[in-house]
Amino acid sequence: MQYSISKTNKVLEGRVVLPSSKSISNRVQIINALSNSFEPIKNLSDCDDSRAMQNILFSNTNTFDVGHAGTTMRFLTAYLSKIVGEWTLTGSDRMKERPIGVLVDALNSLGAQISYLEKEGYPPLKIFGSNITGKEVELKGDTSSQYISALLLIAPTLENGLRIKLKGDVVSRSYIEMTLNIMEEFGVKSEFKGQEIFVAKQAYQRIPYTVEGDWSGASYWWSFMALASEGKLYLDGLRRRSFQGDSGLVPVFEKLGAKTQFSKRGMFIEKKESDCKKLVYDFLQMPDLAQTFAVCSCLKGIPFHFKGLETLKIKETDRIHALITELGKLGYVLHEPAEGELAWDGERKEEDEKIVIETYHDHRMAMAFAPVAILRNDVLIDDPQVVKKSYPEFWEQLKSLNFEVKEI
Ligand SMILES: O=C(O)C1=C[C@@H](OP(=O)(O)O)[C@@H](O)[C@H](O)C1
Ligand SMILES: C=C(OP(=O)(O)O)C(=O)O
Repeated sequence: MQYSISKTNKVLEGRVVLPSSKSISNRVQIINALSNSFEPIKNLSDCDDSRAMQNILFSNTNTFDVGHAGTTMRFLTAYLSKIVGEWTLTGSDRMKERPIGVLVDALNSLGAQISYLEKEGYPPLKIFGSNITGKEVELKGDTSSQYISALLLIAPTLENGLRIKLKGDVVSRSYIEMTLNIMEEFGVKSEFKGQEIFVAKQAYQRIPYTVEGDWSGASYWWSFMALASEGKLYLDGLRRRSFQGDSGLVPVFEKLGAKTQFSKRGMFIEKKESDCKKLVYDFLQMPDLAQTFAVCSCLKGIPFHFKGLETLKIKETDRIHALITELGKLGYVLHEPAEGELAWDGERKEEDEKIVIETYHDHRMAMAFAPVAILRNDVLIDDPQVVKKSYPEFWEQLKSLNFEVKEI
């Protein structure tokens, strides 16, 4: 199935209630499970990744399929390794290509019993849950922060607490900080200094929790606004001071042509002129926004040089390859100046005669390209329902802002 999206004018006005954060939802669900808490989680995300976590935590079988959900896979690997029983944890075909060896090695060195059912270093996993007694672990920080968050979430429940020593560069550090901040909201203290994190054994408090809106999902509305001719949108559900690193998008979009005004419950975003000649930015703390900004910059004709994209090749798809290919269809010639970098110098080529944007089972490909509809109505988005991974209401909300979304 494909969607054709169009709008009769370039004015963007209205209100959007943002989806809740899947990253926060999955952390809070694990914390509640670890502390046997039945306190309510308000505004829990209803996206696929969060539902996968919920279904598995409340299931009474021992074989679980996480689908495409990275955090669900990684957090449950750590969680199940300390729950007595024999568990099988698998996922989609793509999940079987996303590495997990660093986390499995770390857990096994602490006393867990995890083995691979197919390819060494990748899901599916066989987990014999038992008591984990180790108290110190060293692991590489340059592949995915989710391995570190997974260890941190179980850390206060281990007999001896946990000291984590990170080796090498640490990617997506903002997500590690998000984990520690959420743990603190549940009463757990930690120390994060340089390359070392320490969490002593302590109890999570059982508290009701309200999940914040999702800054990553919100980014697409800034992109729409930066491309609109005029407009004002009210975004409901975000906090100004957020644990989500993606809240760092505000000053970057200010450069691209969308300004932000904070209010008590949410914020207004408004169109502003941009005189940006080139966008140079390091996305190491906001990896999920690289697609939003790459598409928006090209459509605005603003050349860019992005760094800090080392993790993009092992996400829902190889996002570097996907961006080069799909923006190529629109006539933008992107290149990779070095590992972890992506650039557009302004070079154009003839665009495809019929443009169908492939989404590669990646929700962010669909949502990052949707703002094209502000400028033209002849671009089709393939497999648009991929958005359910993080933002099930995305297309309906677009319709409520007077976009026509037609199934082809
Ligand atoms: O911990 C999290 O909630 C996430 C961490 C990031 O992954 P990496 O640490 O693998 O970059 C991010 O891309 C993902 O969408 C969510
Ligand atoms: C990378 C993402 O998710 P995950 O790694 O949790 O599958 C994402 O949502 O962009």
